[in-house]
Amino acid sequence: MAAKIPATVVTGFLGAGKTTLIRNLLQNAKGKRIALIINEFGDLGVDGDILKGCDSDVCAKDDIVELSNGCICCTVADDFIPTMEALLARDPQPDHIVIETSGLALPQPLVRAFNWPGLSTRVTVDAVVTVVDGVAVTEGRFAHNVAAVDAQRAADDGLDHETPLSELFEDQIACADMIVINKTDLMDPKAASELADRLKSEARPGVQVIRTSMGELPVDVLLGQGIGAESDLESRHEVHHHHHHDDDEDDDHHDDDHHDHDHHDHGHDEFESFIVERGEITDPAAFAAQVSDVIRAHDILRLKGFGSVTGKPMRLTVQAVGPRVDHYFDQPLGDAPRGTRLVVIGEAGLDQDAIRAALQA
Ligand SMILES: Nc1nc2c(ncn2[C@@H]2O[C@H](COP(=O)(O)OP(=O)(O)OP(=O)(O)O)[C@@H](O)[C@H]2O)c(=O)[nH]1
Repeated sequence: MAAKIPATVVTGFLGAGKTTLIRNLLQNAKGKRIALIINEFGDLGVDGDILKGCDSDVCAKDDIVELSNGCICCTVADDFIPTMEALLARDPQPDHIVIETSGLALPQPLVRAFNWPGLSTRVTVDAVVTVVDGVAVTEGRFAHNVAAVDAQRAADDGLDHETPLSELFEDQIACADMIVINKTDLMDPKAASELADRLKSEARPGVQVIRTSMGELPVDVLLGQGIGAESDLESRHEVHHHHHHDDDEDDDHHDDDHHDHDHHDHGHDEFESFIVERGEITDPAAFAAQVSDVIRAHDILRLKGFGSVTGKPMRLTVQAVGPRVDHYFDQPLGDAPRGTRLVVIGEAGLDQDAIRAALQA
């Protein structure tokens, strides 16, 4: 019987650098046939477009599958399993499968899906790689008060008083086989090394913590870890609690169906996303400053999209994580309509009308 095809799960909070890391991987994975499954929160397909735009024959458009019917960990049976089966039915089969989860996904239900009868004999989870935004974490954007959270945890096993952000972050750390602290170019080296120590102590024993910028890691470091995470789920405890009364995360961890229902729509009502359209941009730098002001005023977590700039033939990509806004021309617009489309993601309760007006100004 043929060896199982390895699959790497790339997880990490919104904007941590998953797409950047995967693009780097695809550009350097010469000769390996890599199939990619991407799942994005917010409906714009930005990540898929960015990856398809990378002009390398190893990332042919055919090898990229976008799952857009909601969060991958909540639609495992409906979307993920059939997609995997279709990939496995291809001839030739991929050498390796890379799955980019949405920034709000819990990795555990996805890893658990590899134990389903149709998949377990044919694929294995090579490793769960958790990408961390080193800047955001050191600035405390996920656990506003780490010490207070720790004290609460010591006093009380029910973690319901944590923010959805910190819960997700903990789940993503708890499931990791490798933690990549990204964006070290924006960090003081001492802060980066302290964060590495802290995450090592929070992760399962033996988990590698690697520092990088722009997700630049050698392909051999990322792929071929051979962990088989699906047979080691017990150690990847789930801390995420959501707010329905009938669930009990601490009961039988062996019951796959039960757990997949438990995670249905986990905490997604705590986040929201919407799309803002506007006309052409006249001055990219001024627009970036405007976006940054809007983000600060409304506590937006992530904003990204594409636009056109008056008189310019290239597409402008706008990407913001917290208050940091990147903008760059990435590819010719060609016949695409001119104008701007942005997806805005934040915790529930965003003032959509005010944000829309401020971005359209
Ligand atoms: N300075 C700096 N910027 C980075 C680094 N890695 C990624 N970025 C930027 O951060 C932004 C988000 O990066 P992505 O790779 O799209 O992050 P992601 O985790 O895929 O984001 P979502 O899919 O929205 O969750 C982009 O503007 C990247 O260019 C890094 O190491 N340093």
